[in-house]
Amino acid sequence: MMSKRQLSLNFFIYPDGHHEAAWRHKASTTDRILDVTYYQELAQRAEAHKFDAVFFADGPVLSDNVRYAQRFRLEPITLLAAIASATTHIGLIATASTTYTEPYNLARLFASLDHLSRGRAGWNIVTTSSPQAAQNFGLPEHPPHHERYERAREYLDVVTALWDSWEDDALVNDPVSGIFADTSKIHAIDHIGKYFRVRGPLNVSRTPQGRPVYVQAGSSEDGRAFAARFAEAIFTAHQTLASAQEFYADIKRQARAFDRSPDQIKILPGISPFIASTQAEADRLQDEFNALIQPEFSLAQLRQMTGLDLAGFDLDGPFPRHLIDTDGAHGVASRFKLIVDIIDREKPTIRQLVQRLAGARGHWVIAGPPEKIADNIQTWFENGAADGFNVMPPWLPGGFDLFAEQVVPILRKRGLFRRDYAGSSLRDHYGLSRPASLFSGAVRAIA
Ligand SMILES: Cc1cc2nc3c(=O)[nH]c(=O)nc-3n(C[C@H](O)[C@H](O)[C@H](O)COP(=O)(O)O)c2cc1C
Repeated sequence: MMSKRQLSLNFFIYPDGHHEAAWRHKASTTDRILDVTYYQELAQRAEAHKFDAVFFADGPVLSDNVRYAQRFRLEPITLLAAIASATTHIGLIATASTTYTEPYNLARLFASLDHLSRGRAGWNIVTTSSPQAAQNFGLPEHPPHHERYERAREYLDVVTALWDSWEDDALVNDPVSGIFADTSKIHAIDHIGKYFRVRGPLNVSRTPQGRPVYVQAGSSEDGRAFAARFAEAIFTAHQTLASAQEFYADIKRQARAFDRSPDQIKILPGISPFIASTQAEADRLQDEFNALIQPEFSLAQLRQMTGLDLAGFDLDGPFPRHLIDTDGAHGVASRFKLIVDIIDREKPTIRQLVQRLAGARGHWVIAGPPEKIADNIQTWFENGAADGFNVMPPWLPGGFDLFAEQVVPILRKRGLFRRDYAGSSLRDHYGLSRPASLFSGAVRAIA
């Protein structure tokens, strides 16, 4: 009998939680955010509750308002290697930018993580939205949005060929014959393109998953087309069921146009839950965190996401919608559009908008008892809006424990989430097939 369609749940770890003021809260763990055992323990909790993966964002810049908020970024692949040694099943997804890295090195890093974790690596592919990043990589300016995606497409062609450059049976490792590898099954990739020239092959054999799972975060028109062509899981931000349903249907339709099975793409919106035994208690908990918001930080975040500088404006006055330039550089990024939609839909004051964004930078923030959270998750899952969620606890570790101990059992009881792992790789957890090598049966090998 076909097993019932099951949710995928990732634990998206921000050092002390996703609420921008979490570091100021009495439950905060900011004193542990450079301690490897802290992250190993968080991942072990996620594994104990049978989550699909832990997920780490990344950005090659220091937020220019670190004065008011914890915005450390440990390099996620390094961190996941340490987590791999302390876990056996939980998937390990790291964000890395196609704009500010080189394909050969990135292919090595993720191949190593997939080998060392016995097949649990996933790569969240981003093109980087922070313009400041260019200053750290010798570029005169941040490449335009469409150019970032053009580079990203070529980038994916290169790393896919590198991860496939050793056929699965290239490794012989026969001390008797003295043959370590069958070089007729190891292939140069000889890539020469607009952005990259890479000969290859990779200097490590094909990994347990063949390639890391391709996750992607970017929901603009370019981002959607990119996701439909390459992504196996998509992290996305939606405030409403209708917006998530439109995105979900569009991606699955575009995937068919690339002759891909829509079931081989998991769409995972972010959800940031404030959980308590009653609605009043949950609202009070959210207010407690929002009371710690510092406008200087929030307005700097808003400026980064919309290009608007609102210093000097009355926080309790209406948001100056007329100042937003929807055609400018920000106009193409999906997060910008999401914020404009909130403003047009809810007509918030400036203070109300920054409170809306404080929870999780524009992701879905929901407060209520466990049953309400589970009901909403089930509604999105069963009504064409999500295949699962990136769970973004407002604070850690308590925010995760509440979700795992109070919401997951309800989802499990409803038959919506696994009781145990059926396999040990990230592809097993997501129900994704292992890709054959592009070179299987190829004629040319390394000269
Ligand atoms: C849900 C989501 C999460 C993202 N996370 C990151 C991240 O961790 N690091 C980063 O540099 N960019 C991140 N981005 C930005 C995009 O990857 C990318 O940089 C792009 O400019 C924005 O994509 P879009 O315009 O196609 O939506 C994220 C975007 C989305 C939609």
